[in-house]
Amino acid sequence: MASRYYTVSWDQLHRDSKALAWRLVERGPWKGIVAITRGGLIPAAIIARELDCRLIESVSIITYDEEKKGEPVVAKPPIAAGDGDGWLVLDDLVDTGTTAKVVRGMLPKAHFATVYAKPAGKPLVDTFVTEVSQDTWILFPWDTEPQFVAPIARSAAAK
Ligand SMILES: O=P(O)(O)OC[C@H]1O[C@H](OP(=O)(O)OP(=O)(O)O)[C@H](O)[C@@H]1O
Ligand SMILES: O=c1[nH]c(=O)c2nc[nH]c2[nH]1
Ligand SMILES: [Mg+2]
Repeated sequence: MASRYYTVSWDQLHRDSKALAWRLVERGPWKGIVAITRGGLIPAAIIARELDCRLIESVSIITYDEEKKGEPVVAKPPIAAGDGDGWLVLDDLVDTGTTAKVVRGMLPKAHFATVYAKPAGKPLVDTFVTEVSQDTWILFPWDTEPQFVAPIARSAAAK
């Protein structure tokens, strides 16, 4: 279990993905984008729009069941991207780097970018925007919904 949570809203995700696009536009042009499903799909859509890129491939890697990490399973390889030369690979985040390692093995020449990064996975990423600590779990807007929370004074009194 993570010891803290970092909640990302749709608005923040859009802004952070655009910030990543600003960094990536200088590194292009790109032949196409490989989105790591599922988490990379929405950042990839936002960034593809900003980079004016219409060729999108996907690679499907299943590493986590909610917060529980397992062995990575490749459910779909990124066939159209060859060895990755000239391609941009996008994911929502890098945590331990397990997923990134598998994708780098398949696309050794690609540029690998994520919106968020944790320290253990950071060395595997070429470009990212925001770093959070290793014990932080990032809560994405597609995994959450607004709900009632108790006033701080009341939840502090319960401790
Ligand atoms: O650096 P790692 O420790 O490998 O963790 C990062 C990966 O974990 C999550 O994917 P997940 O396996 O939950 O699948 P999903 O994208 O389909 O939700 C996330 O989207 C990254 O792809
Ligand atoms: O939603 C998520 N948040 C995270 O911090 C994380 N790390 C690995 N996989 C993750 N998925
Ligand atoms: Mg993922």
